[in-house]
Amino acid sequence: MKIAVYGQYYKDNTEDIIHKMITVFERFNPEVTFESKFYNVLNEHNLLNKAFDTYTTHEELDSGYNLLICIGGDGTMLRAATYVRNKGIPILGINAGRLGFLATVQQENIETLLPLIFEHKYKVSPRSLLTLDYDGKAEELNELDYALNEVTVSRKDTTSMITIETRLNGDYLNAYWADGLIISTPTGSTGYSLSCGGPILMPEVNSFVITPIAPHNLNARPLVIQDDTEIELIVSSRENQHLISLDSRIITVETGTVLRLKKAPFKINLVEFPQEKFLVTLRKKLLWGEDKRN
Ligand SMILES: NC(=O)c1ccc[n+]([C@@H]2O[C@H](COP(=O)([O-])OP(=O)(O)OC[C@H]3O[C@@H](n4cnc5c(N)ncnc54)[C@H](O)[C@@H]3O)[C@@H](O)[C@H]2O)c1
Ligand SMILES: Nc1ncnc2c1ncn2[C@@H]1O[C@H](COP(=O)(O)OP(=O)(O)OP(=O)(O)O)[C@@H](O)[C@H]1O
Repeated sequence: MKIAVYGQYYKDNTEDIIHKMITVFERFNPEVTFESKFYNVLNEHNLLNKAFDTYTTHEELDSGYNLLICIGGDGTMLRAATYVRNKGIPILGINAGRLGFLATVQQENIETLLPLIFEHKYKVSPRSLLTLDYDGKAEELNELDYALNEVTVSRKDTTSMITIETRLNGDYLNAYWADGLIISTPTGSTGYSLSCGGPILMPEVNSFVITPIAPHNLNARPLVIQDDTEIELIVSSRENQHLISLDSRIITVETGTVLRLKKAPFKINLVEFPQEKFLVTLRKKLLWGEDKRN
């Protein structure tokens, strides 16, 4: 089995996580490759007992890998997805962060859950993504023009609201008068969209959500649409520019640019164990289970 490991930070709990992971590797003997910067940090702290191969760019990972283990929080998971891209490599997240909604394996469960990978006792949850296109697309987007959570348009250098003219498959929907607009995937529905009053979608439904950020059209509400819809957005503003974010990445575009969004032609596969299914995560991490009446 070929496994890639990805992480961004070294913190107090990294040692314990790496130790537990390596102990499992020693039992099953996979071929393991570490992301080079993370590898160097781990070596600086003497956390690895032998040398491993490393990778630096996404090109060095191919679909021959059976798994990418991501050590971190949700931000690190989103970044890990930029290495996997369309290669179909399942991503398993070990939560070293705070919420870890996408990184479902908790530190204390590494030794029980990680072996299940080698015993093929896991499921893969395919997650849809959004792609963004527009004429004269920024260079940084040509390479990486998709989002696992959401694409957001928002105001820049102004306190005044922006207007977001929105069309679905060419049909006029609305001109949102708001701080911004979120187009969220099912995966992203528990992120920014949720904070703005959007609904939670089950991870594998064929839908996206359009959620306005602080709309001044008081009757504008989050809208669930089919995920084969082509979405067109045009922002107008007092400023000449506005922001677009794709997950954690942000760029600036000229106001009036016609933005075209649609479902990406590939999915990101997240590893799911029976013990850590989405509904369990909802109850645990969004604290639904904390209501004492349950
Ligand atoms: N007001 C908000 O809720 C808000 C604002 C901006 C961005 N975000 C989210 O943060 C993401 C980027 O992450 P970052 O680490 O760069 O920013 P960050 O450091 O501000 O972290 C954002 C928080 O959102 C959580 N989160 C991210 N994706 C999630 C998901 N799919 N389900 C549940 N929770 C999720 C993370 O656990 C973290 O606690 C964006 O894609 C967006 O969804 C949320
Ligand atoms: N490899 C790691 N080892 C130890 N701690 C880590 C590691 N990666 C991340 N963390 C901790 O998690 C924090 C958040 O990580 P990250 O940016 O990946 O997630 P996030 O988007 O903030 O989401 P979350 O709420 O899930 O933490 C970091 O500041 C750090 O404290």
